[in-house]
Amino acid sequence: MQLQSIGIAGGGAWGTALATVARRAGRDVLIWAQEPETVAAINETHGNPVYLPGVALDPAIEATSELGEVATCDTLLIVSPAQHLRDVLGALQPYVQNGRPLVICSKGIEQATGKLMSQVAADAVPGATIAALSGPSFAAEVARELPAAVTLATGQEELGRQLSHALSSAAFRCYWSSDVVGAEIGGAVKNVYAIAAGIVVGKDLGRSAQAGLITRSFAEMARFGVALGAALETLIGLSGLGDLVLTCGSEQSRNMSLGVALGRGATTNEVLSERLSVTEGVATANAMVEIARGRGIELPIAEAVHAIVTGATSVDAAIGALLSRPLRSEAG
Ligand SMILES: NC(=O)C1=CN([C@@H]2O[C@H](COP(=O)(O)OP(=O)(O)OC[C@H]3O[C@@H](n4cnc5c(N)ncnc54)[C@H](O)[C@@H]3O)[C@@H](O)[C@H]2O)C=CC1
Ligand SMILES: O=C(CO)COP(=O)(O)O
Repeated sequence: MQLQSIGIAGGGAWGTALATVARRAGRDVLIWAQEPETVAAINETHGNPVYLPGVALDPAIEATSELGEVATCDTLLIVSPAQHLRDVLGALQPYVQNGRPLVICSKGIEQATGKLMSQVAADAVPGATIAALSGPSFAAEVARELPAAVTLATGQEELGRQLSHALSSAAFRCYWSSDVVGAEIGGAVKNVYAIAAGIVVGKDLGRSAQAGLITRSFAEMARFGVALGAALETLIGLSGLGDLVLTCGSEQSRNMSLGVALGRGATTNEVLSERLSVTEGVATANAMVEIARGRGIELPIAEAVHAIVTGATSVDAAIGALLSRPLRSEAG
């Protein structure tokens, strides 16, 4: 399959960082951005000062305000916030040509439907060839060409291999996988647990508490993911455990930094109203607990995060409730 040109739908931090990735891998790159000023900045000053400040882009990276133009590329990377993915793909759908891979790079679960991004994509672009790119990768680091390794999942193994080669370069390694659901679930739910880890840091509960929280969060990720059809092998890989470790350990994560602020006494609205960038874990916590309750999956940490971010409970009450749960077998 011809994979020379890469169209990127989304001019935020990650879409822009992925443009640098694709360019370094030798691809021709066109970004669609929603804001005319982002398009102008990429084309005229070769930067994205709003979403990815301080990064000089290769002048060969171009941007457009016409969504249909990116659909002429050999492969499309879809990098909108999760809750806007359906609208972006709906607008793109008339232009998508049969067989062109859609690589979903957004991390989240759709709040209104409880669907994973690949399921939303299948609704919005029926018959599309869908892949997911997920894993521990901060846009600002990737754009600076610091090393990162991610999972590229698609049901068609040969396509996974080709896409991985088309996007990889010295500092960006794509490992292919056939488990799209697993790759997506890890990337979506780690955002919820990063908020929890941030709360632990914001409340100064200590490193032991942080390590315990991350480990029990992984147990929840595995329980939830396997129930939804993910392979455990995927969840212990880059897109699951890998991204959990990254975002639960660095305040560079928007989700973790929200948690830190909550732990220090701020409200969700106070934090989010100050931000242009997306904090996916808030909506995904809601979707996750709805799914879990419907299926009888026990997720005490995700439930606590959801209750805190919606203001249904206080941080102290949620921590107290988690610490007073009955003791149980670790394997259970
Ligand atoms: N920033 C990062 O390091 C990484 C982000 N991601 C994922 O990529 C996705 C996009 O995140 P970022 O690029 O960081 O976004 P961002 O926070 O840098 O920028 C927000 C983006 O949302 C767009 N937007 C706002 N309202 C919109 C609407 N109504 N319809 C369509 N687009 C709208 C803006 O144009 C902008 O591109 C998220 O799902 C995120 O979890 C994944 C890996 C790394
Ligand atoms: O997904 C990410 C890194 O892999 C980015 O995390 P945040 O959205 O929490 O900043």
